[in-house]
Amino acid sequence: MPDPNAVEGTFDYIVCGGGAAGCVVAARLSEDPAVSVLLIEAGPDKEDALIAIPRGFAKMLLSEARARYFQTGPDNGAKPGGEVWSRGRMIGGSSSINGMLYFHGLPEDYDRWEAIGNRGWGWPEIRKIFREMEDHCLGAGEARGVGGPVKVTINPERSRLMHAVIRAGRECGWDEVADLNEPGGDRIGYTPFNIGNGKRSAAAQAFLRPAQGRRNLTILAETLVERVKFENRKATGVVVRTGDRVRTFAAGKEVILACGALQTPQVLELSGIGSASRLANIGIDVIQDSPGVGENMREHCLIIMQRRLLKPWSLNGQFEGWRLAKNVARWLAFKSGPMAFPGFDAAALVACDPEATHPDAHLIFSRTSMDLGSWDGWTKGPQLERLPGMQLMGYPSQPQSQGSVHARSADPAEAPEIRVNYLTDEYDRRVSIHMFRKMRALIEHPTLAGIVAEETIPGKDVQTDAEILEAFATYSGPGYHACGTARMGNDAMAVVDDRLKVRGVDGLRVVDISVFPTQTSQNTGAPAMAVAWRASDIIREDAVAAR
Ligand SMILES: Cc1cc2nc3c(=O)[nH]c(=O)nc-3n(C[C@H](O)[C@H](O)[C@H](O)COP(=O)(O)OP(=O)(O)OC[C@H]3O[C@@H](n4cnc5c(N)ncnc54)[C@H](O)[C@@H]3O)c2cc1C
Repeated sequence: MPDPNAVEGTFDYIVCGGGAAGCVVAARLSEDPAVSVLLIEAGPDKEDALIAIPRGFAKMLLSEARARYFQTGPDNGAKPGGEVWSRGRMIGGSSSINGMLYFHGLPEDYDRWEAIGNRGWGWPEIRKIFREMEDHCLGAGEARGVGGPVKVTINPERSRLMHAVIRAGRECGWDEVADLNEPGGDRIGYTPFNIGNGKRSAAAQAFLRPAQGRRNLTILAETLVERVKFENRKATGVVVRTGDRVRTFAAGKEVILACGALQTPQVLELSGIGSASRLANIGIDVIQDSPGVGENMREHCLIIMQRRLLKPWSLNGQFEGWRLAKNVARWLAFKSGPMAFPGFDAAALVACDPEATHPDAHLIFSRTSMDLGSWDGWTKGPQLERLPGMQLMGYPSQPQSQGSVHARSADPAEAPEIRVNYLTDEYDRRVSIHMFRKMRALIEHPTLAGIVAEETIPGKDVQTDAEILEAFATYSGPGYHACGTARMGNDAMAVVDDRLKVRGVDGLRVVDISVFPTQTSQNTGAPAMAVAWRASDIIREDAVAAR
């Protein structure tokens, strides 16, 4: 019987979690051949057609081989009974199953982080990173780059329906823009995606795959990090499980957590870092009393609206039978057509709250609609309608409602307890109501008469503020952007400092979206990679300073 305490290997850096952040950090740290890096990922290490093909993302949400499902709730929010959330569980993590919408967030998001005391996290620094990270189809711009590892494409499908929706947006006073990520006011345009040549270009494909031949980078897949080991409050390694085998690896320099916002807090708690009373309840010895671990969770609460179309301009029907076969063949031959993009044709960033000074909601438009009969939340395999339909989705960008995620027990395999608390904050309810009315005003604009017909979800009976909020209970879901559960800052509830070091101990950092103090205003995939990029710069700077 092997001794589980025997150290199996020593690496300078051990990166726990091979998702969006983990891939970026492992790839960038291993650029220096003088350091050794071990990347540990709970899921498999594979790259297949379903990951590459953008429309494949809808299928991957249902793939237990690539995703892990988390039951949320109960809680006091808009969905008190909870819902099922999926997360990528493979190399690339959620960035390998996500919808590839590529949004920076707003400059104000990062400036807010800096303003509350996080030095070096303002827009000027983060903008530089986006410019270095990207290879953008529109060429270089104020916040765009060329020649970087992440390929960014503006949706090339110019459809008649989206043309009409964008025209309606213009008539509502929004600017039609070529690049929604360029800073500005209310705006509408075709969606940017991290897709290149019709294929996904996310953290695994852009960062890890090109690095994985390096002799100083070891990837250990299908292995769960159970806890961080400490000696005299310094992280010295990790205890992991591969199948039935418990193993220990030592870190010469640092342990780096990148298990995502749902699982990083769990690993911290099981390692003895968390609220002392909470840890006592689950029988974990306290290394550092850190009451903010697992708190401050922010998630976008996304509502869906569906409309019947009077024209056959929907993509419903393109993903079954001979049409599916034709579309797959087209993608295989030319990397184009409905399989070459994930289906969120156009988007808008608009101010909804009367007091807003910049866009406070993110709207997304799609040429598909779901069959109501199959509706049981996003992750349960909704089918597309047979009749032509379209969807509008929207969420307030800066949710103030806060949820939490905590280990239920000392068992690392047990899923954590997640309380979402959607719309418990008055601000979120107010913006959600204004946003809902704005979505309706857009889609009922006279310019769309003759194209768009009745609302099938949530329906014309939803009119008053109370009815709108009630509709959120049925027709809302996660943006899939939960973050902030090990937030950066310098107050008593902050878990990491602005160098991303876990406060109160040595040799341990968090680099994933757990560290976001507040949400970024749209999807979190691009910000996750940018934050991890900055994290690797910080780690390298600190290593030089320590010499
Ligand atoms: C269904 C879905 C759709 C999304 N759509 C979009 C989109 O269209 N655009 C966008 O920008 N963003 C999108 N996102 C969000 C984006 O993918 C995430 O913000 C981003 O991936 C977060 O990066 P992360 O590194 O924090 O976590 P993840 O990418 O989730 O990575 C965490 C990794 O850690 C591993 N892990 C966890 N615990 C352990 C452990 N104990 N030991 C070892 N490994 C562990 C996991 O298996 C996973 O691989 C979506 C997310 C989901 C889930």
